Amino acid sequence: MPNALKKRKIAVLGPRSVGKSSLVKQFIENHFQDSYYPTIESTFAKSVVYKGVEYDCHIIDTAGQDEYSPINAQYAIGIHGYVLVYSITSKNSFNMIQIIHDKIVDFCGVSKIPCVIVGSKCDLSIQRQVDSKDGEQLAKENDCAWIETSAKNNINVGKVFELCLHEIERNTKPNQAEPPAKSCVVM
Ligand SMILES: Nc1nc2c(ncn2[C@@H]2O[C@H](COP(=O)(O)OP(=O)(O)OP(=O)(O)O)[C@@H](O)[C@H]2O)c(=O)[nH]1
Repeated sequence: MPNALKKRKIAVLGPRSVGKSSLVKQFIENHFQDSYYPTIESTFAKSVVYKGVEYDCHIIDTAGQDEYSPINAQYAIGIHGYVLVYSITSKNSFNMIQIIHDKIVDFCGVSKIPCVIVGSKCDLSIQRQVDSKDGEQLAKENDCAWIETSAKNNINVGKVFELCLHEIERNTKPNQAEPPAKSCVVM
């Protein structure tokens, strides 16, 4: 029997066209489309039961970032956890992940964020430019989770959000009832 409903806000960030919207849509709506429509921003809600606890998840699908994109305050304030997506078919997108991660950490003024690094489009292994071990290593260096997914073939899609909930809980102090949503100081 699930316990009380806990609200968790998760932001999905990454470079353009890596499959952020496809991942979120597969998770929320159980479908995949081949056509590409650049995202401005969309928020989705889904109730997820993880380890017997029901979470009311709000997932923010964001516009693709490049190295010059500033971190929008909306993606830092009130966010409990992050999903950072690169495509296994693009080394450039992988190289952006550390940059985006560090921008969030700087913006929030924290040393660490609850985060899952996702290597998307793993069905396109013939076009692979990023080794799994490099993804794993990056996650290890940043003390976060890592997984490869295919929104197209629905591989590991639900697992991404379970890992994110796990990372959020892992970053909650034992005597703290609720994890603090990341916030920042107004100067
Ligand atoms: N083969 C394959 N293609 C994918 C997968 N996920 C996404 N795509 C394709 O990649 C393209 C971009 O996907 P989107 O989900 O729109 O990417 P995005 O990261 O949300 O893009 P932005 O809105 O620009 O940030 C689309 O043509 C998708 O069909 C996948 O798992 N496998």
